[in-house]
Amino acid sequence: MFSFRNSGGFASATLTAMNTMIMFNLMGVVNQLPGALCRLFRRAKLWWFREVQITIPEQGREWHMYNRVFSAAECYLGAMFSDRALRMKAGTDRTGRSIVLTVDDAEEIVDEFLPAAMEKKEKKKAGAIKVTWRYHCQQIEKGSARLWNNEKKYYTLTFDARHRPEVVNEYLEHVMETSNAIEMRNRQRKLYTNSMGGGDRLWTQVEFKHPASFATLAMDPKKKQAIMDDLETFSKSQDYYAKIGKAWKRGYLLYGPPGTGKSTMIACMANFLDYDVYDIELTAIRHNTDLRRLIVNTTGKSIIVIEDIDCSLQLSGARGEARKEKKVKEPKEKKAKESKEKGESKVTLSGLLNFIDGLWSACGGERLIVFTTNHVEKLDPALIRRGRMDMHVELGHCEFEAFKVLAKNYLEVEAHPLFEKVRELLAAVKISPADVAEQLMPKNIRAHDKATGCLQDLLHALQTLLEKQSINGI
Ligand SMILES: Nc1ncnc2c1ncn2[C@@H]1O[C@H](COP(=O)(O)OP(=O)(O)OP(=O)(O)O)[C@@H](O)[C@H]1O
Ligand SMILES: [Mg+2]
Repeated sequence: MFSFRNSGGFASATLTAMNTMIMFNLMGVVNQLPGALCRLFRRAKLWWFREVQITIPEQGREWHMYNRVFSAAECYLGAMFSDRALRMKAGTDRTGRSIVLTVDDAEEIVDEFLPAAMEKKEKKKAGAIKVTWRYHCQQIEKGSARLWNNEKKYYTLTFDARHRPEVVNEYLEHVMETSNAIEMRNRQRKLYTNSMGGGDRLWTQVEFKHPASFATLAMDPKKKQAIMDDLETFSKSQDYYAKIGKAWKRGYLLYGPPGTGKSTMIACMANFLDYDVYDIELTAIRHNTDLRRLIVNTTGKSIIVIEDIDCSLQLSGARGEARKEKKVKEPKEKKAKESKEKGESKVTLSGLLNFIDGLWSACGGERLIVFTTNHVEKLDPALIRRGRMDMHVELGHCEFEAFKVLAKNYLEVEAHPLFEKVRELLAAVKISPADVAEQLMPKNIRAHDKATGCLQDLLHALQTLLEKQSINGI
């Protein structure tokens, strides 16, 4: 059979021509050739080296859709090769704030990977599989209806034909997974709420930017570590939940007096797990079906929060009735009662229980449900039983260990001669971390020794509180 490679002089002439072309290619000369010549060279190269080429256009199959593989390739190459590629393009991300580097036109990138299916020995022998990425941007004549602009952008991925299964089945999957992970890391987290009158939209969203972290949360260090461990275990237990047949969600009940850090802890959790937050205002929901609609429209990797659950609705049956008769109402309770009386909300306890463990609450997966309350004793036991609210976390008055965290945050001091006196008084006085934090805020920016001044203020406040509490017999 006739074959170019075995045809003597002609073959060697072709070989020489190809080698010359490769040399030119290496020198970057081919990139400078006119478009048609450049394409001809690449086709010849594919044929000569038995290469396969996959084209990844920017535009998806539907004219109005973006091709996810194209954006994944853009993200992957930008992240993996921004320190190696010689020509890059700088732009901003969707928020317009962070700089994103992408590979420039005419830049060729060689990536390597080891397919998982290969035996270890084989891998050693064969080495890594090489693939070549290239970005193309062609100017198109005006008037083409199928194009968004006058440029046709696409990537080509070229590799040896022998590695087709590995590249198609594994490498492209790896590119998609890596880019998803990068996007997840860089994404802007959102705070959603149902109470801001977002028109037809169920949820109104704003960017979630809360600086709280577990490092700055003042509470017993062992308790804090246990919560962090629990959260981490939860976030890595997808397979386990699937194995035991449970929806991948976890309920947290945070309870304690005002100003002890319940809302702050929710922000810490969201930052720790990199989750979005859905803050549900129950009094703004008219019916159980509306609550269901809201829940179905939440996404995974999120925390669904209902603050002050005891005041949001009259959920505690007989105890709720008793509360109605109290003459003096706390402001939160009063507000909730007023909205209830106006007939604004008809969400019931059973509606709420369905929200926690109903079938539809499992949609999406990986969700925390967090309730907060100042009065845990007023809640219906059915609402907070284990299995619904898996973790009950009490946030209490400020103790010395918690104070030390606050002193470090606010004053940048880890030890001070006045600490001993603070320790003594904190053991005798009930004060919230919010009140301690208030005393530790520097009041005079020009003061020479801010720490001593603030600690003296705190001691004075503690002393006054001690006297008040001993008069009232607290
Ligand atoms: N444990 C804490 N660690 C660090 N800061 C705290 C802590 N508790 C309270 N603070 C500070 O006090 C402020 C009020 O705290 P937060 O809103 O979290 O209290 P809360 O328990 O949610 O109160 P409420 O029951 O009234 O809703 C916070 O902005 C934070 O600065
Ligand atoms: Mg709060």
